[in-house]
Amino acid sequence: MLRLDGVGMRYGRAAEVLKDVSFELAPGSFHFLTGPSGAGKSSLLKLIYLAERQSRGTIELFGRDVEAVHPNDRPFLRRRIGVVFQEFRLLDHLSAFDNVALPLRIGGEKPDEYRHDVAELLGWVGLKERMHALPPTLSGGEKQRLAIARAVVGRPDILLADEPTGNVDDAHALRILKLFVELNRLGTTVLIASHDEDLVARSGQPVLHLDKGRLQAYGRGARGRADGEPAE
Ligand SMILES: Nc1ncnc2c1ncn2[C@@H]1O[C@H](COP(=O)(O)OP(=O)(O)OP(=O)(O)O)[C@@H](O)[C@H]1O
Repeated sequence: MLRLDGVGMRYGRAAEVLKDVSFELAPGSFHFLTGPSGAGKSSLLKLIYLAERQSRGTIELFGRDVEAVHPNDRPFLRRRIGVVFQEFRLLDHLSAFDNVALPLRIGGEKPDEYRHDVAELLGWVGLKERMHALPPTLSGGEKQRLAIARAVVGRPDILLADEPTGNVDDAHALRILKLFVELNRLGTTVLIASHDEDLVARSGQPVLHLDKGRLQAYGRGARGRADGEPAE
C-alpha cells in the first residue's frame, strides 16, 4: 500500500526536516503518527499525499514509485487518498452538504445516488442540523468534523488525517475515532497524526513516533513509549 525507504525531505535549501525515514503500511492497517511539535508529522503526510517531494530515498504508493509517476497521473493517485488537513481547506461558497458531496460528484455520482450517504455521514459527525450552512458560519470544531466527513465519504484506499481531533471535545473525538475504525474495517488504510495522547492510548492502535525528523520506533498505543520493533 505504502512503503518509504531511506526518505529524506527538506524545504528549499534548509536542513532536512525528515531523515532516513523507512516504514511500510500494509493494506488495511491503522497507525497513529505521534511526536513533538516540529518533528515532521505534517511534512510526512504531505509527502505521502504527493503535495511535496522527497529529497532522497524511495516512496512507493499503491505499488508505484512516486518519482516515476507522470505529473498527469498524480491526481489519479491523489483521488485514492482522503486527507483531513490541519487547516481544513473547505470551500466557503458551498454548503456543508455540498462540501461533503463534492468528491462523489467529481467521481461522477448523481445526487440521487449520494444524497442518503452524505446526509447519514453528516449525522454521524453531528452536523445534520448544519448541513445547509456555509463553512464560514461554522465553529472550528464543526469545520473540523465537516473536513473529516469530506475526507471519508469516498471510502478512500488511504486516509491521512493531520490532528483531526485538535478542535473538538472528548465526546466528538471518540466518535471521530469510531468513524475511522469503521472506515478501516471496510478496508481503508489509516494514518493519523495526533498529539492527543489519550485518544492514541485509548485506541490501542500501533504508533509511528517521529522525533526531529527521525522515525524512532513502532509502538502500540502507550504514551511516549516505543515498545515495539525499531524501524528498519
Ligand atoms: N512550508 C514550509 N517551509 C519551510 N519549513 C517548513 C514548512 N513547513 C514546515 N516546515 C518546518 O519543517 C519542520 C517540521 O514541521 P512539521 O509541520 O512537519 O512538524 P509537525 O510534527 O507536523 O509539527 P506540529 O505538531 O506542530 O504540527 C519544522 O521545523 C517546520 O518549521
